[in-house]
Amino acid sequence: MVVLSAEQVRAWDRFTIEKQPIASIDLMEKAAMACVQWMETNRIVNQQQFYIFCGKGNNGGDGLAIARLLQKFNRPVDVFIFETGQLGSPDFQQNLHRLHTLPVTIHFIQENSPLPDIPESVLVIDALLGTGLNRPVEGRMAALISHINQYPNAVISIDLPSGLFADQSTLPHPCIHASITLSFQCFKPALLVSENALFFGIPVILDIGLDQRFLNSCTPLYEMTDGPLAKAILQPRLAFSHKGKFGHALLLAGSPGKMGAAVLAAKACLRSGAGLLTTLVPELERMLFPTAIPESMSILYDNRKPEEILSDTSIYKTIGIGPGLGQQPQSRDWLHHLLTHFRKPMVLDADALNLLASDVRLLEGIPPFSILTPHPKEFDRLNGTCSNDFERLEAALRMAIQHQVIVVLKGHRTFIAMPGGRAWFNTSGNASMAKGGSGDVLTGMLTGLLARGYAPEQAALLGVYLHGLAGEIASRKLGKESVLASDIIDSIGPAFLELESSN
Ligand SMILES: NC(=O)C1=CN([C@@H]2O[C@H](COP(=O)(O)OP(=O)(O)OC[C@H]3O[C@@H](n4cnc5c(N)ncnc54)[C@H](O)[C@@H]3O)[C@@H](O)[C@H]2O)[C@@H](O)CC1
Ligand SMILES: Nc1ncnc2c1ncn2[C@@H]1O[C@H](COP(=O)(O)OP(=O)(O)O)[C@@H](O)[C@H]1O
Ligand SMILES: [K+]
Repeated sequence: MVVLSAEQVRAWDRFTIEKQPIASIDLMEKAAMACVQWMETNRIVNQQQFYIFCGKGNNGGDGLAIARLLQKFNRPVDVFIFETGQLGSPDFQQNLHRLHTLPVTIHFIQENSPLPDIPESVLVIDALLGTGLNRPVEGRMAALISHINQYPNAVISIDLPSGLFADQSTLPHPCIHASITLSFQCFKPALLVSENALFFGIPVILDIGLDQRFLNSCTPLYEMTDGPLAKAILQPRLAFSHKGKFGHALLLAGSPGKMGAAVLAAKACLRSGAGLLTTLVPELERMLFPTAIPESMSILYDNRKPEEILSDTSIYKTIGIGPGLGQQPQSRDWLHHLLTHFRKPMVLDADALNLLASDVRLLEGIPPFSILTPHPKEFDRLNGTCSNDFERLEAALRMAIQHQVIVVLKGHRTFIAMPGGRAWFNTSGNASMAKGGSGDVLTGMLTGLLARGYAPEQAALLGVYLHGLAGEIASRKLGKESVLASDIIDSIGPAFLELESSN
């Protein structure tokens, strides 16, 4: 699925109207029908009374069409039109006309009229402003939005919560707090970033039949991963293969007191298909590590210089560096040593990124097509502080292009920025994964997939998607509160199986 800007969505509407062709008013009808159908399917039309707040643009036109279509459910519908003193858009006016003969109460919110109380039984439909928003909401409209927000009633926003900019930060301006947002045809970036979660609630994308040919000539702002994309990347494990065919990974992770991170990453690496794994283990931890994961070989390291311990890295297909590593001078020396001597794509996470942040010249030395997996704080340390999520997405893409690396900016909708300038939001995963250790598992998986022979961009897309899917599978069994990082590892196999058998 594509993620488009407000301008691109408007162009898609125009393209459909011209090329299908379809009259603009009929497209609005399709949009309203899709909303009402969704409400019917989800039993929202039962036992409710509706207050529909409408602006005078096409978003308000959607609201008026929805008011008419809701008539078949015999529920009381009140429409509140936010009066601007101007004529509404032609489709707004036509829908207002169509409503006049029906038993819908229409109120006009004038400059000085009191704002309506919203009784408990009311479901609010917000059709004040959509993609036509061209300035922050203020004045009377801001007062109406805060008025609606102060009630605990459920709010369904049409297309976008009113006041939300589709493709730039809305903070600190007023915006409707929707419970559900029914948006049309595709995601807009604003529905994918954490800073807007309170505004859009649960986002639902409804197909309103916009003409698919538009996408042949449109470069989407961003894209979204899904099962078919991940499945298309999967490679079979051939019958006559042997461990040497699936790559030897090296892992530099863990430090005294934080060896759990290394164990998690190591297990996840092998569960993702790597043929062989060697882990660099601090001498102090020589007893624990092999017991925790006998499948990994170990190289013990002490205070000697890294080159005295590991002079030849050429046998390794890739290296994963960072989980639980700590930022002591010894870790810095190892990172420096590996960055200097190993020139194939690697995975850098956690303390490897923190060490890079303290010496950004090291960034220049990262092998091209390496995968960096920062969470937002790690990213800001590396890049400099971003004042909002949109700035961070753009900065991640700039970093990917400038340094020719893949930046996996982790979160609920992990953002995968590619060196060529394309970027994906991931769609799998859930809040069960918001627990220490989940990121270590991702590092291990990405390292395993690179070792296994996947090209770096494919490894990033497949790894992030599978990691989320494994989290979902674990939470189906255990519930979202109780999933541990180890449970995500246990579900990597089932995630592969589920992906392989999906349509
Ligand atoms: N044919 C189409 O183009 C379709 C449009 N659709 C709906 O149309 C919407 C877009 O409609 P419009 O382009 O008319 O735009 P909107 O209805 O979102 O808003 C337009 C009006 O709001 C004013 N406005 C902008 N920012 C404001 C602010 N901060 N405070 C107060 N007023 C402000 C504008 O000056 C304009 O008069 C979509 O979000 C969607 O809901 C759907 O019906 C699908 C088909
Ligand atoms: N609410 C969520 N929804 C989906 N995925 C999540 C959520 N919270 C965390 N994750 C995933 O879990 C991982 C957490 O990584 P990170 O923040 O580095 O934590 P850790 O401390 O476990 O290393 C990331 O891959 C992230 O995408
Ligand atoms: K709206």
